[in-house]
Amino acid sequence: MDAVKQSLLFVIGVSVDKTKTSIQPVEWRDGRLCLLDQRRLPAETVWLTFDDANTVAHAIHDMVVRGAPAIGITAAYAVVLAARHAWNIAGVNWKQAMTAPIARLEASRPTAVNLKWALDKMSDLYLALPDEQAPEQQLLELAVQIHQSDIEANHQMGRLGAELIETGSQVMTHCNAGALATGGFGTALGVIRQGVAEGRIEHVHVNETRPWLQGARLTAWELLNENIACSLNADVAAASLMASGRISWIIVGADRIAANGDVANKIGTYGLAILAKYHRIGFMVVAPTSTIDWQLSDGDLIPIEQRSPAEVTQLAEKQIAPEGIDAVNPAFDITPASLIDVIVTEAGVVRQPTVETMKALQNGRNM
Ligand SMILES: CSC[C@H]1O[C@H](OP(=O)(O)O)[C@H](O)[C@@H]1O
Repeated sequence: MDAVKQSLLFVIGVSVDKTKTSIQPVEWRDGRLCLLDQRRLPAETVWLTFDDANTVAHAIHDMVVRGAPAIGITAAYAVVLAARHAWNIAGVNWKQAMTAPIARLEASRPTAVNLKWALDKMSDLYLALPDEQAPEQQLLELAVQIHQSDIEANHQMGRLGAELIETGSQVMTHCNAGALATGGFGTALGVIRQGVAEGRIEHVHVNETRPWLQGARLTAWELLNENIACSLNADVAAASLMASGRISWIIVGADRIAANGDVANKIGTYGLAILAKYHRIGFMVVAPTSTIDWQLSDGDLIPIEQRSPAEVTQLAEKQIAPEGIDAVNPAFDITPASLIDVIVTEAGVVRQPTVETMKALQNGRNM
């Protein structure tokens, strides 16, 4: 069945192909948005249901759902909820009621550009729709298409990235760039899933990724659920693991990539890239082209989210540092393109990213 027909079936059925991916953290069920509450994993699997865009904005900020593509997909479905509400309260004047919820969604987290990318696509569509027609179905079709395209991009990146990994490799990953951070299958974990399936990867080293512990709580959960050989390590153990000579690649996701190839990703990524360069270990960034911000010339311009100090001074909501201590909690850092060996996208692989090699990717995609 060709992709177009397949995608139409998804749109009519308002569902996403579950046969091609693993867990999906975002689902549209019976006209409502359902989010797997990632704050409660791995101990509890709890789904929250939403029918209001403003509440979804709070859920994104509170990291019920997180990961650049996943929050973009979530925001796209939230625009559908906003349009339904706007039509119900304002009828033919519904567009006037769309600006505020979309602004709240965009402000929910500042670093991942996929959020703005998805909202801009949804806004372009809603602004073009007729005032006198209920907008929900057409907006839902686009949200489902954004979701399905992300999953397909992840499978393509999995194939392209896995090809670069020699048989029998051990790799390290940071944070969670898995099915839980995307529409499904994952970006960095998509390459790892494909690499394991092809017998190229024999072991995955999972950095715990303080303070929010996406590695310990989410990546470890995803890999164990699929019987992928892995081990968890404290972030501070990464350097000596690299020094052991066992690791061939560091494979991570991204939240925003500047036009010169600089990468914003989870805090700690920059240090891993320096260590990888020192130990002559490959450094791979895996991200869909929706993560590339062609409007930003370099990484210094990427806004870095500062989260609550309590995420550092507490663990599982238990105070671990002295009361009154201040804490800094940048959620991301910037890895210069010079420290990155490859950026894998669904449009192709950029080796030794620079303004020029990134431009070649852009031209090849006519973005
Ligand atoms: C596939 S994007 C995943 C990306 O997002 C994560 O950040 P957060 O958990 O705060 O949303 C992390 O930077 C991952 O690499």
